[in-house]
Amino acid sequence: MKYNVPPSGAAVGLVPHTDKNALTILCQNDVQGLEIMSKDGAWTHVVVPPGCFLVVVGDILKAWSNGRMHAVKHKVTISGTKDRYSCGLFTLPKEGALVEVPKELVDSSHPILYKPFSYADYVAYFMSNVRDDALEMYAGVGPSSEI
Ligand SMILES: O=C(O)CCC(=O)C(=O)O
Ligand SMILES: [Fe+2]
Repeated sequence: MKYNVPPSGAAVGLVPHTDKNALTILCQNDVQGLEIMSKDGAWTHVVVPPGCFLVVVGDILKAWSNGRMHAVKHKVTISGTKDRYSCGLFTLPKEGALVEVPKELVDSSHPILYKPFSYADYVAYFMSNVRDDALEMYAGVGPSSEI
């Protein structure tokens, strides 16, 4: 991805989101800009050292791990005088595979949080219902789910 130097001041490069895939590996040039949201809602800049990769848990891994792994909300803000480049490797479930919480991750202190679903169906749902809580609405077990 290329993020051009904003004409003036700072600009939004990428709006806040969680990744919809399983796991993302990011690398970037020396222009920082990624911010992550803590669980209490505060935004923090992530400083990625040169030559390092950043690994981001997506919605699929969150669901598959029965919520043990946190799909962090993140965004990109651009400022300064140099274009920002980033490159992402987005891993996805195999075509047709069901994302299903393994029984080993469910017990009385960890009730099941997600119904089995396919990645393609989830992405299709998200495309027509772009919202922060898409995973909970689509696959969540409980009162907030839609289907
Ligand atoms: O450019 C970045 O560092 C982040 C990109 C990103 O979050 C995404 O493509 O989902
Ligand atoms: Fe992302």
